[in-house]
Amino acid sequence: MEKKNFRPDKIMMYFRAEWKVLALITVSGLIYNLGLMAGPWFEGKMAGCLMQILTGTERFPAMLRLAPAYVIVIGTVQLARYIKRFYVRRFANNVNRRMKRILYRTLIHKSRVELEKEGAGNVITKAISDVDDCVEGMRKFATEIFDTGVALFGYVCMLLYYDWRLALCSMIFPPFSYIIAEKMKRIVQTTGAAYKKQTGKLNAVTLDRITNAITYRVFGCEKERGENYEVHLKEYEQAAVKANIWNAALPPVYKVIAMAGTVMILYFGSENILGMGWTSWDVAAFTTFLACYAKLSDKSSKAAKLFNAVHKAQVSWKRIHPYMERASEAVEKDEIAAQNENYNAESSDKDVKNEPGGSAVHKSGQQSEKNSVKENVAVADHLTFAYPGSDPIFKEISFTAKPGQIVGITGPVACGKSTLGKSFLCEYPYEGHLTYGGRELSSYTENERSRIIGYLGHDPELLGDSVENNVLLGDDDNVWTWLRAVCFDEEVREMEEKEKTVVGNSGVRLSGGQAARLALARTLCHGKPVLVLDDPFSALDRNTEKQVFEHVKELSKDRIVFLISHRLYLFPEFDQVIWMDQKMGTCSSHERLMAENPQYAELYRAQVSEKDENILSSEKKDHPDGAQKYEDIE
Ligand SMILES: Nc1ncnc2c1ncn2[C@@H]1O[C@H](COP(=O)(O)OP(=O)(O)OP(=O)(O)O)[C@@H](O)[C@H]1O
Repeated sequence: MEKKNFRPDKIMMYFRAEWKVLALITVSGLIYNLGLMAGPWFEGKMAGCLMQILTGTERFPAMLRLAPAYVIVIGTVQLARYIKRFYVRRFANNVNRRMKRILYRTLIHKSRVELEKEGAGNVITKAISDVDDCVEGMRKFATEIFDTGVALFGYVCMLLYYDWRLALCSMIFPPFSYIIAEKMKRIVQTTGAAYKKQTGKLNAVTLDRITNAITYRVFGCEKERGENYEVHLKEYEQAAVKANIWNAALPPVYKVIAMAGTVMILYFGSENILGMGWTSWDVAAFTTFLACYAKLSDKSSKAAKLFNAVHKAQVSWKRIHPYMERASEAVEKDEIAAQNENYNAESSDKDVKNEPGGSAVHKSGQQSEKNSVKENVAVADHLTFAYPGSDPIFKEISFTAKPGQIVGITGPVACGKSTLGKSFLCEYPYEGHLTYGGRELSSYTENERSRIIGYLGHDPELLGDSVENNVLLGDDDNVWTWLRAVCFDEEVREMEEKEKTVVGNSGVRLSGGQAARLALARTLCHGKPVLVLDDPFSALDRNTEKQVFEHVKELSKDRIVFLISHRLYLFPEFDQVIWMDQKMGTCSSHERLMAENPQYAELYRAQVSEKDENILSSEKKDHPDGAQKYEDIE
């Protein structure tokens, strides 16, 4: 769980959340980089000491004191380096995990409409590679701020100490390389972004080829799709080559520019040795100056590389930022909702306390009874829906559904049955009202709404995992309860690996009816107060449909079930029926619709024979609460 005040859309939050790790990096980084300066100092001391021992002005024990100190310092420096590297990695891993977790959660709650619009491939690319690039930039920043920043500062001080004028002249070149790197960043950014875009497109095309492989084969479109794939592959390769060339070619350019100062040092340094320059130098001073400058320019080129990494990270962060913003909004809305809940709880407590004696209990009891009734009711009031840029699919539909009720939705082909079901997901805005618990569904956060609405669409959306995992999704439960509920237990028992049988990508190893029942088992297992089931029995035979329906009914005594179907065979058992036609919706009972709506009556009679009707009515008499109780089966 993220901390409450963590805002996923603020990059500084990720640094702040890792402050302990960053503190360790700072301490170990300073020890390492400042320790690096101590190395040459010790080496000079030891060289001097050796000279003095050879000339007889110093004794050998002096060297015995210096040498172990040198070893200890170098050991400490290397240990600090190891600690720094370890914690920089840990920092990067923690941020990576945190970002991916937030992004994953946001993607999970993204509506199918958005996923389809952006292309699932693109979304996957964003989720994986953008977070990786962004964190890599942050990691390089955390590393180089010490390895480059602190080290550069040390070298600059040394150069200024030896000859400040020559130092200033030669040090013009490294900043010049930064400026070039800054100017060139645009091309690195543009080619990098184009590369990612192509990666996303290629992923989407690959996914499309895999998902629709059979359709393309059956309709002879394989060649055409193959050619289309090749076009995308070629574009991807070109974008990759371009991005990699710019990425790899620029650092050596920065290095050459930064090293140009050596020409100046060779000229003015030799003047210094000859006693004709700004300072008087011996060969050792010249060598030290030149070596320091070489290290400085090398570090400068790393700084330029760091710029590129940070810019790349900025591009990636920009791409994932909308998702992080959405995660922040969700946190905010959830917090406000929690505050409101607390406030309501507190005020109802106050109501109880303020009322004298038993009447307080009575009032509170009445209130909670009222609330609980309102809390669990789904109401549509003049609900109108239109897809963006289109005419309304349906207008002014009104109904009220209470827990325990099953509401059938039916009507002619393409009259908007599925659209009415999908309205509960609030993927698009609607007009009028659609409320649950007295509150507009569209005003709930996505997290809250997903706790209220259970939706099973036409596509079973099965995972390429075992039967058990497809149903439980990692929850600790008995999978057989749910398999039995959808009459799928016996078939699974006959499978070679039983509930551990892997169903293949999107359930390819299952028949249509098996896939539909498995998806229904998952929906029932993760039951929500409102279930919207879009044609869940279309792939089942009538007998199985009847049995599964009885179990759904039995398991949904405290839920509202909206059941969309073309088949009216079970409709007499439903509490309400919404008949949709000509953009209008009539909510009534089966009996009234039979009497008042000739179209409905005709459709029903065309599907159900007189014999069936007799069986149904006798079953209804025998089992007014359902033909066969779920407990009986257990
Ligand atoms: N995403 C969409 N964007 C625009 N129009 C859509 C979209 N989805 C569906 N429609 C249109 O909405 C209308 C109703 O479609 P819907 O799927 O809700 O009908 P239905 O009654 O469930 O159909 P069926 O009987 O075939 O199951 C159709 O004319 C369809 O073209």
